[in-house]
Amino acid sequence: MSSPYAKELEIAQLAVQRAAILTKRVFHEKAKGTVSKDDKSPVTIGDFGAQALIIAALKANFPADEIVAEEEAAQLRDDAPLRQTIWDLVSTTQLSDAAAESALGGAIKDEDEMLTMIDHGASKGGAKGRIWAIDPIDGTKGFLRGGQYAVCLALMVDGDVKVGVLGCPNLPVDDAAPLTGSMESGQTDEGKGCLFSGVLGQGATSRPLTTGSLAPEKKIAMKAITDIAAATFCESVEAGHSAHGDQAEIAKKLGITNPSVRMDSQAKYASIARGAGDIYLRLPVSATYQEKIWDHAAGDLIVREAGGAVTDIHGKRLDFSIGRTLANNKGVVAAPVGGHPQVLAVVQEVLSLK
Ligand SMILES: Nc1ncnc2c1ncn2[C@@H]1O[C@H](COP(=O)(O)O)[C@@H](O)[C@H]1OP(=O)(O)O
Ligand SMILES: [Mg+2]
Ligand SMILES: [Mg+2]
Ligand SMILES: [Mg+2]
Repeated sequence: MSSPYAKELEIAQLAVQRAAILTKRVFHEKAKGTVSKDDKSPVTIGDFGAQALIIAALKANFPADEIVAEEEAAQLRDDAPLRQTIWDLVSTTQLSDAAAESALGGAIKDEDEMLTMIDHGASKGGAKGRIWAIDPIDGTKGFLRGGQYAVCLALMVDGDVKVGVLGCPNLPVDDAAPLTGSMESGQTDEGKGCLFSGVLGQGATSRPLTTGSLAPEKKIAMKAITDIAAATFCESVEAGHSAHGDQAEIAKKLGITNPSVRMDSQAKYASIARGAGDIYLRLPVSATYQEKIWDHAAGDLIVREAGGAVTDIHGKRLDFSIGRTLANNKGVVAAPVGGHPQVLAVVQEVLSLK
């Protein structure tokens, strides 16, 4: 008998792999087609195209499942040139392996169906049933500058994350490669591109990102912390996304002297899960911002399955069961299980929560 969620994992990995072909094409071949969303954050033709391709694969294989995805098609409905550019990409992006491509259920028919697919991601989320969370490009700013970004997909069942997949086209294939935040454009793709997965109770893996069928996988595990002062911690590039000042103070109190590694996207979760870094701190900068479930679901599971603990600043597990945002949580503290209590204590001390 196959393991629980074997089919979901297989489809999710192939869908992320196919979407990453599209995002890489956008990066290398095209003007990125950047437009601004209502909240002023950037979105590119890559974000829309990748979301359409992932949702098409999910709809073909799991038609009854709900989907929470970051983007919506409204902007494309009244912008024919933008829509056409995205359709050109979506209609010509396939996995090079015919069996893998056919497992994803075949091509999207036309532009209209593409818009419909994008809008299938409008579920409100919640605590009941099977719900996928998609961030087609997480770290759009990193993507645009040739830094880190991630194609993110997770399956929640009754509010609990069961399967998580992160495609990180700009992370090194080598799990042991030293962590650097800056992998700027102009460098080649050689040795880069990693697909991370986790299934609840089954551990976490990494494998090279390919353009066809899945490459062989390796188990990944966080580094056990023996001396927290020797740890490396990761944080956002954007000072507006997490509190760099508080994070620096926490690191200092923990005796950490290594400079923080700044990178965009859930590549931070993947990097600590594979033991390339140790701690991910995301302390709130604003009293009102609610983290989105698609920015955390896959990374949270992959880190926990690799031997980590992930909580908010109050020490609560991230709660994916209440809608499209993590409305019951503030910030993120991710560290190896053995070191997490010590890190959390200092987080709370610095934020005066105790
Ligand atoms: N004020 C904010 N605080 C925390 N995260 C934010 C904030 N605004 C946007 N984000 C989201 O943080 C994620 C990137 O995190 P990081 O900086 O760690 O790479 C993005 O998904 C981004 O959303 P968006 O996709 O809308 O830009
Ligand atoms: Mg965005
Ligand atoms: Mg995101
Ligand atoms: Mg995004």
